[in-house]
Amino acid sequence: MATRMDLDGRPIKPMTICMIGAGGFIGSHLCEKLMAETPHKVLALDVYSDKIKHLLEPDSLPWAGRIVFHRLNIKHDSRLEGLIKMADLTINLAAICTPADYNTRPLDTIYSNFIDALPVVKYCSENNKRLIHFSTCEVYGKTIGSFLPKDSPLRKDPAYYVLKEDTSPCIFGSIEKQRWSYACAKQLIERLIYAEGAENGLDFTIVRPFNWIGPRMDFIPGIDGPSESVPRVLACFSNNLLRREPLKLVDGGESQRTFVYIKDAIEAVLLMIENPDRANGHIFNVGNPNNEVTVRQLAEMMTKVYAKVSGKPSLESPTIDVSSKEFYGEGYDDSDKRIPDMTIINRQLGWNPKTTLWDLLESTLTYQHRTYAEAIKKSMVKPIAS
Ligand SMILES: NC(=O)c1ccc[n+]([C@@H]2O[C@H](COP(=O)([O-])OP(=O)(O)OC[C@H]3O[C@@H](n4cnc5c(N)ncnc54)[C@H](O)[C@@H]3O)[C@@H](O)[C@H]2O)c1
Ligand SMILES: O=c1ccn([C@@H]2O[C@H](COP(=O)(O)OP(=O)(O)O[C@H]3OC[C@@H](O)[C@H](O)[C@H]3O)[C@@H](O)[C@H]2O)c(=O)[nH]1
Repeated sequence: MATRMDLDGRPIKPMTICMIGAGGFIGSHLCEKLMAETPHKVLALDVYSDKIKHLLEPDSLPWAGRIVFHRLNIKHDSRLEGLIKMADLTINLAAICTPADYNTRPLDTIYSNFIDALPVVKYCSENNKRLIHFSTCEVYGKTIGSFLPKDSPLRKDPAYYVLKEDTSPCIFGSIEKQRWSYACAKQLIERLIYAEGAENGLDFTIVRPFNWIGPRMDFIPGIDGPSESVPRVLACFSNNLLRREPLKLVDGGESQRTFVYIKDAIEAVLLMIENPDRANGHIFNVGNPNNEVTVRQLAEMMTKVYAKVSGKPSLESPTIDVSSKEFYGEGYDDSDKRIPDMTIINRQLGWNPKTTLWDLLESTLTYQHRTYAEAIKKSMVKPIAS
């Protein structure tokens, strides 16, 4: 492998990375990228390894020995500090991060996103190790514009909705709206990391992903996850399409999101890993401001794309409205609109997303169809009554 150069033309030294939550959606793509394109070593920590099994076995893989899986729960495992000490850099991805959990399991959500991350920050700070911590775009909460009268012309002014790392406020709902338990826990861990940087010199980077989507995201209920659980929207809609059910639009599907392809976003993370001088001390939005849709538009686009990749016509009524109370239960609330400002990541790392929403849905739904269509068909065949 040719020596890799950083953005300032200096050779990059191979490093050891302690990746916590490496078995999840983002972790699996990051491990894949690091194995295929870099000489870095990965200590992969998670409770699950299904999504990175293809990188761990067989022993004959070209990167054998550069990735080692450690099955552990960071809530209670004394090996954590030793693994952080062995590495040059720690990346923390571990979290409960599906909205269906925020209002129904708020304690687990807060513990996972704040309390469980505390030892990671402490060990990095005490041992002078660099930390890349995964936060979320949810820390912005609602836009300022959402509080203006519906007919106010200011709602169209980007100053009232574009989300900037260094100036936008964090606007959450009331405490009984437990949806915000996740965002609030993530905000507090960001503040703690920032304070460790300011008071104790911790070298940190905070990442705020804006709806990264792609293959291996979450699970398909009843196939590779519990049938009663609710994953994030990509997997919910994929599940509906695979089962030929209408896609459920929560509260009319009016909320807006910007979606970025996981492979574009992973490029940004690799730039952070390999350019510490440019990434340390920064908080980065990572998203695609050009891929904005309402959830209703997302449903319509996914329906069209899925008809194309599966070769089956879509349903006559492809969507159905459902109230948030019915779908998520009491205490749900929502972010109205999420457009990331890209100034800081552009300036520091020269990163820009590339993939359009149509293209990323086409490759993702092709993957979903290939991976799940047969299993769904089998699961839907009713056993013959005796
Ligand atoms: N995917 C997105 O668009 C998105 C958006 C915003 C923020 N994020 C953040 O990025 C990070 C990764 O998200 P993801 O989409 O890959 O989610 P994911 O659920 O697929 O991955 C998280 C991984 O962490 C592991 N984990 C959780 N608790 C653990 C523990 N106590 N010990 C060991 N492992 C544990 C899980 O098993 C899982 O494999 C999270 O911090 C999430 O909040 C993701
Ligand atoms: O079947 C569904 C699922 C979801 N939705 C809606 O689709 C939108 C997106 O829902 P997602 O489940 O993808 O989650 P959100 O975008 O609200 O939050 C996510 O944002 C960033 C991360 O921190 C987390 O991964 C998650 O909190 C919401 O408005 C939700 O109400 C539907 O209308 N129907």
